[in-house]
Amino acid sequence: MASSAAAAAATGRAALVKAFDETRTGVRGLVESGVSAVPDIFRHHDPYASVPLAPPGVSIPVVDLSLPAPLAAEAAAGAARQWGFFYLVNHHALVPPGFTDGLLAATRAFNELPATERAAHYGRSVDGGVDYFSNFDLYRSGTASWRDTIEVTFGPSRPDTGRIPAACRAEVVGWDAHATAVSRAVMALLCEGLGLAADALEEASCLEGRVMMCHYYPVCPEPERTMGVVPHTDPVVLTILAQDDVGGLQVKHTNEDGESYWVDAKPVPGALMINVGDLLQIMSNDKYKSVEHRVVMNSHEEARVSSAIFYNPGKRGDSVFYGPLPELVSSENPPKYRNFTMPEFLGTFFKRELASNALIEHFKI
Ligand SMILES: O=C(O)CCC(=O)C(=O)O
Ligand SMILES: [Fe+2]
Repeated sequence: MASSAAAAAATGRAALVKAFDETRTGVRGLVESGVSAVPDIFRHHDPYASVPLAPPGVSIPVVDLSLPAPLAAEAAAGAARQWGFFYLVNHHALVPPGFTDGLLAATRAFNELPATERAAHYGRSVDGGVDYFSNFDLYRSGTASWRDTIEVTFGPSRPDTGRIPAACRAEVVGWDAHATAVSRAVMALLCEGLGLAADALEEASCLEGRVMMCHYYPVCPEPERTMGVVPHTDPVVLTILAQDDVGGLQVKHTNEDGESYWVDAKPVPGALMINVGDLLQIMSNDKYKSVEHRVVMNSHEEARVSSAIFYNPGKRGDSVFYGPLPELVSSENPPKYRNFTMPEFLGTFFKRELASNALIEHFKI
């Protein structure tokens, strides 16, 4: 009896998910249609209960790219070890002033176009590496989240940039180039912090696999009932995130006494957020940490916009293996993970829902 009731509920949910996806206008479309409550498929069971918020005064470290390289490397490595996250400031030699504001404004402009114009772009895994959808894991997660996304895969295959919505095309293409310059600089610091050659990650093709996700978190009628992004770690080497001034990103931090709490990644004008992904934790043999983060809904009457660019190795052949870097392992410091190919790594990620944090465990020895 119970199992047939559960099966009926799952079928009912699947039909609701499909009907939502077929509107082709995302969560923003629900808001435009005037929903006054969060629909069932977006309702998370007590989404904010798991871990307390940080006490006042706890904040994510800052790395100043204008410091002499050894000092910047020390700061980046310290943050990557203890937090897995840091703000990057003074990167203006690499990113024109105001560039990310323009990117975020253009992303907002696309998401606020009339529904029929957005719907023309809606789709998942469309040829050409450019998609617009709500929840990349909509059909395999237990609960959907309150966000819409434009996703562009910049590498290892080049996208058909003509498919990027015109409202944000120039900004998205430009950000790929600027963010990659930032990523090259940050990877060099993180390599130096491990005692590796500055170009070790670049040589391992870690700047070549690039996916940009421009997120739009619509205003929510019941912000306490849903999430923008559920707690997760990023299945990548490195993430670079630009966010607008609304806020909502939180990072899970465990202090020296073993207490964990969520720390607000408050928007800092002109700063980028950088975070270590699962693959860098593995390659560094646990020297650097890939930590959980999430996006909570805000109760402001304002949508939030962010743009994340994810870096992964571009070399994806079946005979190219990734795992702890040989320079970092020894008989005293044995590898904590086995080696794997990128198809195995990404295939494992895409079989799971975002909220399951077992990706790293899967490769642990
Ligand atoms: O929008 C944000 O601040 C974070 C998004 C995120 O964590 C992700 O796309 O992996
Ligand atoms: Fe993330």
